[in-house]
Amino acid sequence: MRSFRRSGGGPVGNYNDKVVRQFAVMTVVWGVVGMLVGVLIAAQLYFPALNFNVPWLTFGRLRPLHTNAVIFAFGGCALFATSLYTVQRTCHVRLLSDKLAAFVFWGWQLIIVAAAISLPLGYTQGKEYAELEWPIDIAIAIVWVAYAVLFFGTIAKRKVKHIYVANWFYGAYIITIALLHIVNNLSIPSGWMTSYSIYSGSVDAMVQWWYGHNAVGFFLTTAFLGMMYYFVPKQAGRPIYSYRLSIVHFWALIAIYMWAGPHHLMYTALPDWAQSLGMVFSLILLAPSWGGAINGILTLSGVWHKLRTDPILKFLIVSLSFYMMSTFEGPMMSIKTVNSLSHYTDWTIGHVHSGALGWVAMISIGSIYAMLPRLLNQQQMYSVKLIDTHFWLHTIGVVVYIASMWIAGVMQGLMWRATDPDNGTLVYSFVESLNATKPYYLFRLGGGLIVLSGMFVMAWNVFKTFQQARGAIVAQPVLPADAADARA
Ligand code: HEM
Ligand code: HEM
Ligand SMILES: [Cu+2]
Repeated sequence: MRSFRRSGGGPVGNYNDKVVRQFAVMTVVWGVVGMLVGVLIAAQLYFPALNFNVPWLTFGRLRPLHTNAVIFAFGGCALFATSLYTVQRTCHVRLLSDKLAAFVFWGWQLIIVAAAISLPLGYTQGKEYAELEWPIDIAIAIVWVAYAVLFFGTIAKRKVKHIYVANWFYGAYIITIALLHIVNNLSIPSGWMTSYSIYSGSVDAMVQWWYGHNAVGFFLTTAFLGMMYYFVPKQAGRPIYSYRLSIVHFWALIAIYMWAGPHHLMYTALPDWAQSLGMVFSLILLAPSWGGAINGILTLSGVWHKLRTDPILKFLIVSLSFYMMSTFEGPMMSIKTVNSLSHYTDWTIGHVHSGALGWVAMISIGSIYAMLPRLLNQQQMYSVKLIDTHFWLHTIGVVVYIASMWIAGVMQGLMWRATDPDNGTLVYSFVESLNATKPYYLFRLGGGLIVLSGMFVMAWNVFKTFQQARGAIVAQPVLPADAADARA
């Protein structure tokens, strides 16, 4: 598979793997940092004294630091790394421009650092997942446009007619994130790090959750499906189960995702028809979500036995089962009567992390393990056994995390709505529900610690692989685009 065949005209230069390696390393670094902050805020919910009475260590400031770090730094770097790897391999060309690639890398790291400083200092627009203030938002828009030029410019100069489906998913994500980011962040500056949104009231809420939901839909889902469409077939050594299904999956998913945002605003001042629309589209969303996941899983038809021996494949396939779980749960939570129980509770947090830690983190980790040896001219990672150890630590940690949040969430919802049958008064005070929740926060902290320990195992394995590859890294020649490679 990795042989450098020179038929069909010989090699045309090398791939730009430097930027891919840089983003791959930073994926691991930000993964450790972001999850460390996650563990810290999980600990604070159990031991509030852990904020040490320092304003910038308080839960309210570290929570957005956690979400920004894991989504945009960890997840973002994984997406930059894999998309820039995939687009070169499937288009059989080097990236459009090395300078632009370096600009995207350093620009994104700078933005992450700006976020890591400004969020603990308390600068925020108060919009979830869009907390960063306007100067940083402008920087994000600039780097994002550079990324779009780099990605689509590379596609434009491709050596094959066909555009492999993974690139469709990455492409849709790049376009929609630009749109979402710019529209949701339109604001009037009132100082260097302060501003007012141009929207107000329920319009502001709707724009925010159109953004928030589609950040999940396109950043945390569509883009990672691009990863799935390249790395699952590659690691399984099989073509994608159904190419036709992948096209149907693509159009259905992006057409439906856009309309489901109102499920974040059930029973609010948002017009009732909009809430119902969000619910209906969320229910329909189950079909393309599962269709895509099944397309990935069935790619293993005939090679199921590889799951026994290949821990990378385990990461990829188990991530898809978490994806199916969270995309079943999401539509259920969008049903108004179910949402009236789940909203405001830790059930939502459980749902989030079955998607984020189960799906997003596992597919990223698996893809990085699959890609890194190829970037370093190695047969495999330093230790395949440690990948397996990581797999079990991560899986067990995630299950402990989400199971404790599900139990806590349903319990909270039931306690809050329990009324005395005789006089209609509430049975429990809010504090009673908090006391009942505490043990589950300890379990969640335990699960988080197990996941984090897995990330340290990964960091060690990556470090050793780099050490082992010292001097062996050579630029890989662009493979010629013949019919067999066109679908690689
Ligand atoms: C060691 C792993 C992790 C731990 C211990 C952890 C812990 C936490 C905690 C304690 C919260 C706040 C919950 C609350 O306010 O009640 C949270 C929120 C969140 N985390 Fe994590 N997290 C981890 C990994 C991740 C990863 C990898 C992602 C994404 C890829 C992620 C995405 C989020 C999001 C989106 C929220 C906000 C949820 C909401 O507002 O509903 N987390 N996390
Ligand atoms: C068919 C797919 C999905 C549907 C219909 C869906 C639906 C929902 C619903 C109804 C909520 C709760 C809203 C509330 O009560 O506040 C929610 C929250 C959330 N979901 Fe999903 N979900 C889906 C898939 C996913 C996936 C795959 C992920 C992660 C990769 C994810 C991440 C989140 C996050 C981060 C939140 C919390 C938003 C907040 O901060 O309040 N969802 N989702
Ligand atoms: Cu949503």
